Amino acid sequence: MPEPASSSGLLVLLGRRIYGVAEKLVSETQLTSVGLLCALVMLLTTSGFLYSLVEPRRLAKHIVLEKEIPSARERREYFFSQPRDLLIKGYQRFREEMWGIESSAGVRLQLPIRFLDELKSHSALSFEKFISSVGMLDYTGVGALSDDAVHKFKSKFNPTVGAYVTELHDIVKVQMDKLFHKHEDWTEVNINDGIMEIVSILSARVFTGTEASQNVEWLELGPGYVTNVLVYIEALKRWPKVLRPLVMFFLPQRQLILRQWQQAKEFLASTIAKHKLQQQQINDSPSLMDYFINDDRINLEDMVRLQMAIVVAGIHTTSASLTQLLYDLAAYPEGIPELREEIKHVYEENGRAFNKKALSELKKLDSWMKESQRFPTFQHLAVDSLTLSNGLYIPRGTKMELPTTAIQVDDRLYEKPQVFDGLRFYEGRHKEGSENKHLYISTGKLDLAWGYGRHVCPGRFIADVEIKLVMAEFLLRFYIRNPAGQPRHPDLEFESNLLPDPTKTVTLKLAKQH
Ligand code: HEM
Repeated sequence: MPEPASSSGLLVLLGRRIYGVAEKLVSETQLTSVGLLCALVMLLTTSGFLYSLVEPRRLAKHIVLEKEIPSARERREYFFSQPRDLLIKGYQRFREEMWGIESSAGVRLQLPIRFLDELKSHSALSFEKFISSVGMLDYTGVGALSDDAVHKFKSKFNPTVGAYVTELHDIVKVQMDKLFHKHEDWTEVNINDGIMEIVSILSARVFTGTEASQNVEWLELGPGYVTNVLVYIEALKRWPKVLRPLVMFFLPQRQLILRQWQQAKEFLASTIAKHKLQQQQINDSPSLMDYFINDDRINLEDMVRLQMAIVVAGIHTTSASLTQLLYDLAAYPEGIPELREEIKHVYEENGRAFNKKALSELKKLDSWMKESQRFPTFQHLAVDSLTLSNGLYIPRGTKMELPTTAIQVDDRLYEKPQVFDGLRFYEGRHKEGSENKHLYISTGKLDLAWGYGRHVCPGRFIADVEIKLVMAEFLLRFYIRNPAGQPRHPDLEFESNLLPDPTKTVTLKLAKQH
């Protein structure tokens, strides 16, 4: 069956491993004193914590598996370790109704797809606040991009994406030589770090500038910061909100995060100063950051926040999608010759180079990318109360989601949804009137991987370029397949996150030189 790529994925990236580390960290601190526990019990009963557990529960007409698994704790554990199975069970049973999943953060409301249109741009719902709440912005500095930043991203940066193709292709070629050895015979390789490194360099180039993309410390800082933040969040989450401002001082991750934040500030301060000086002479395409450096409303702290938001929103998502696609190709290698043929043809026809138009001609690759990328999206927080068209009142603070993972395998919407079919969307485009439909970057009710409505992912155009360049170069150089006898690598599942397992390997062999 097709394996979904990672979730929109914004924060919980290292799954169980991090959860385990966090558990250890908390248990090693001195916080479990009787005094604190008593305070905790009192505060739980007087704070809004109980409300958040009870209120969404009342709204959900059904709680999935409530009858089958009587213990709420066990239901939460089920969701923690087998979210996809639970989402599919709930969706198949309650498809048209509002239903709930019990999670460590209370009940998460699952929306039927029919509410999508009325909610897609609703002013009472916020994607930014959802991410800020998941990322514990006040403690970690990690949140979403502000509306203003997203506006600049769409209006200034996105129209220039085509101008990066040649430069990014050169980076991919150099990095591919460095990171993936030219094995003459089939050799088992872990591709995760290599893919993450290439994506980090490409992202640093387009979002921060050429110098950043060549600075090893900077390249490690963003992903390192996010990893520490994840552990810090898991540790903080074990305490009720009102105690967290006190508890944080005892958590070892905090010092690390403060130090990394300071390093990021210093690096950006010097980079911004250089960019300002050279602004008249910059020959290559500006980075996203260049559109912000002359804005007086944005200070250095905002710049660090912006860069960290980009790391969270852009690097892990893109590298997870690439890894998932390579895992799919390794599991279904019979599709590779056709893809390689297409890539070679387009490359040769275009004078042995790629540009934006050439990338758009990689139609079979585009279809494989789309088939490989299925994951949950549309997660929003009600920042104000609202009433749905069916009269249901949603109070402020409710987390609402669309069970996309389950929708993507609904056989009323997709033919044989359980079968991985790399050319599914390529074939679909041959139907009359569908020539330009279901592209990798398309958005719509059947194209939910990038979200839907006002907050649909603005990074999809650059992600499309990066993924196509890396895949084209990879497939021109290598044959790939799974180690003998291994099926498609299963994902790591963790609440609503589905991630490629970074411990898995594939086997590679050098293809004939192109
Ligand atoms: C394959 C890679 C990527 C995937 C799968 C992905 C997926 C998503 C999804 C599902 C959303 C939520 C949309 C909604 O709820 O309606 C989103 C939002 C967003 N993404 Fe991406 N994304 C990817 C790459 C990127 C990149 C490279 C960037 C660049 C920084 C980026 C920046 C953003 C931003 C800024 C938002 C929030 C938009 C807003 O608040 O209006 N994404 N992305």
